[in-house]
Amino acid sequence: MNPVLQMQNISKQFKSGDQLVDALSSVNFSIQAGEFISVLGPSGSGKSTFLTLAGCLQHPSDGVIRFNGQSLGNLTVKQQTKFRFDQIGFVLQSSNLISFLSVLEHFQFIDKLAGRSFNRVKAQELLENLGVTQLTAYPNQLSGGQRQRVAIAKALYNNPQLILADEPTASLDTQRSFQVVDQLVAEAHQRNKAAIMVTHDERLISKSDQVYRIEDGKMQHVS
Ligand SMILES: Nc1ncnc2c1ncn2[C@@H]1O[C@H](COP(=O)(O)OP(=O)(O)OP(=O)(O)O)[C@@H](O)[C@H]1O
Repeated sequence: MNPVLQMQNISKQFKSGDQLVDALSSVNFSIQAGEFISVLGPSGSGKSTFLTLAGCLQHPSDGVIRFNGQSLGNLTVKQQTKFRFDQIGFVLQSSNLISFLSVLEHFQFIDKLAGRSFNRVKAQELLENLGVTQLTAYPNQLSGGQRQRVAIAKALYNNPQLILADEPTASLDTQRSFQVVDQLVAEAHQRNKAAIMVTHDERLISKSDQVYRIEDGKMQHVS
C-alpha cells in the first residue's frame, strides 16, 4: 500500500539577505492511513517548514513529495488549491474562527466555497462527535478548548485523508491539550486518516504511533 504522504530527500532553503538558510536538509518521512505521528522540535528547528511542505503550501528546493504515490511537484497552481481543499485538514495554533459566523455557519461557509448545498446533518454529527453542542454560539462565546474542537471539526469536514496539526494545543491548558490530542489520535485510528502533529511539547506524544524529531532542519526517527 502506498503511504498517504511520502517525502524523499527533501531540502528547503530560504534566502536571508545574501545568505541561504537551510530550513530542512535531506528529510525522509512517510505516513500511512490510520497513523498518528508526532514531530517534535524546538523553535526555529524547521517544524512549520516541514508542515507547509507536507500541505503543499510551498515547495521543496530539492527532493520529491508524493501523495498516494503521485508527485505534488507536478500539480498546477489550480490543482494544488483543489488538492489542499479536498485532501488536507489543517489545524493551526489558534482556531482562526470567523468572529461574525456562528459555529454552524462556519460549515455552511465551507459548503458555499465548495459550491454545494449546506450539509447540516454532517456538520452537526461531526461537532457532536467532538463534544461541541453550542451550534449557534459565536466564537467569543466559546472557551479556547471548544473553539479548537470546532477548528478540528472544520478541518475534518471535507473528509481529508491527511490532517496536519501545527502546535494545535498552544493556546490550551494541560487538560484541554490532552483532550485535543486524544481527538486527533481517535480521528486517525477510527477513521483511518493520516495525522501529523507538530509540537515542542514532549508531554503530548505518548499516544503517537511514531515520533520524529527535527533539530536544525534535520529530521530523525525517534520511536
Ligand atoms: N519564509 C522564510 N524566509 C526566510 N527564512 C525562513 C522562512 N521560513 C522559515 N525560515 C527559517 O527557517 C528555519 C526554520 O523555520 P520554521 O518556521 O520552520 O521553524 P519552527 O520549528 O516551525 O519554529 P517555531 O516553532 O518558532 O514556529 C528558521 O531558521 C527560520 O528563520
